[in-house]
Order: sequence, then structure tokens, then C-alpha cells
Amino acid sequence: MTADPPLVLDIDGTLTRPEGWGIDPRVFDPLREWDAPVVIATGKAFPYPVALCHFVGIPELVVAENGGVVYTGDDVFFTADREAARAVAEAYEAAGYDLGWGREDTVNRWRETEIAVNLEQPLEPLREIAADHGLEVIDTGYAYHVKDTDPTKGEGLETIADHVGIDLADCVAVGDSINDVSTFEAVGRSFAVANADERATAAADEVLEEVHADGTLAVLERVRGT
Ligand SMILES: O=C(O)COP(=O)(O)O
Ligand SMILES: [Mg+2]
Repeated sequence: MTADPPLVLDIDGTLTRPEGWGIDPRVFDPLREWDAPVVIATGKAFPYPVALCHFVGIPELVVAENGGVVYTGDDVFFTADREAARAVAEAYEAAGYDLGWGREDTVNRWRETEIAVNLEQPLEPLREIAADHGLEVIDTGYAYHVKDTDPTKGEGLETIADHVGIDLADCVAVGDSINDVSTFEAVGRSFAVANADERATAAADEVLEEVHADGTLAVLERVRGT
């Protein structure tokens, strides 16, 4: 007997349309019909992956904010220090810079543990201020994330796997950037889409020929029922 393997999917760069932004609608049906848990592991703020699960129509199994927030479907865990990230944002703004998302900033408004900065903003002062506060800055290709070095998507995934009772060795992960490396290290099989950055490409078991959701859809075809 064969069964679909549990999935661990990144959002930006992985479920996106070939042009790089917006969820590709072709992923909705296969994910809703997937016969095993689907974990969404993202750098985005907590409400975004929850909403994605809600609208796809799958149980909410979520690693958000690069591991800073974990939702097992029953319990929420916060595993990083919100105050430190907020202090970095304030110091960056006090130095005359801007997070770059406009006045109402819906990118950070509901963030609980880290801060995201628009890629068009200066990186070096951000890195320096973050380092002064003991935090790191990672570039996902979609934003700079000011975060604790400690929690990762991979650790968040372990929490969910324990709770839901899935074996990480059975899991298949797809991702595109540095924040997916810890996921790739945690699971049995990992795939980097063709648009992935160097770190994700080096960490993945396999690098796909297809970009974005085309890559993810190709993986679903291959691993379905295996
Ligand atoms: O929030 C980002 O910068 C990237 O998000 P992702 O982890 O879903 O690709
Ligand atoms: Mg990504």
C-alpha cells in the first residue's frame, strides 16, 4: 500500500507564479486533495500562512516568521524575542531609515517575533544595528528578516511533527531560499526549485528544473502515492 508523504512547503518563491509573486492557483486543488499533513513553513507573518491554509481548505499546520511562531493546530508557540527585533526596527528608523512598507505596514503589523525590511532599504546599517542587539539579518529574496539566530523553520517543523505524529524522515520539503535550509536538513527528501538561491540549492537533495509553483507541482506529481 502506498500513501502520500507529508509535505513541508515554503510560500514565496515556491508556491508562487512563474513571474515570482502571487500564489499560483494551480496549487490549490492538489494541496486540498493531498492525503497527508501539509505544513506551511514561511518567513511571512503568522496570519498569512494561516489564511493560506484556510483558503486552500487544509488544516492549519504552520511555521511562521522563520520559526518564531509555530502553530500545531492546537497550540501556538512563540520561540523568539519580539522586543529585540522591535528595538532594531526602532534604532533603524531613528537612524533615518525606513522599513519600506508604507505607513500602515501590513508586512510587520501582525508580526510577533521578528521584523521584515523591504529589499530596497539599505542593508549594511540594518546588519550593524541587528548585530548590536544580538540578532541576524537574512535575505530571502523577498525581504530582509531581522531575527534571532536561534529558532528556525526546521525546529518549528519538529514541534509540529511531534504534535501531529508524523515522522520527519517521511516528509518531502520544497523551498527556494536560505530560510529553507533548516527544513531541508530536517526532512527525508528535499527539493529546491530552479529559482532557489545558492544556500537552498546546496542544501537540497535535488534541484528542480522548473521554477516556482511549476517546481512544486512537479514534486507533487513525483512523490504522490510513494
Ligand atoms: O517572507 C519572506 O521573505 C519569504 O517568505 P517564504 O519563507 O514563504 O519564502
Ligand atoms: Mg521562500
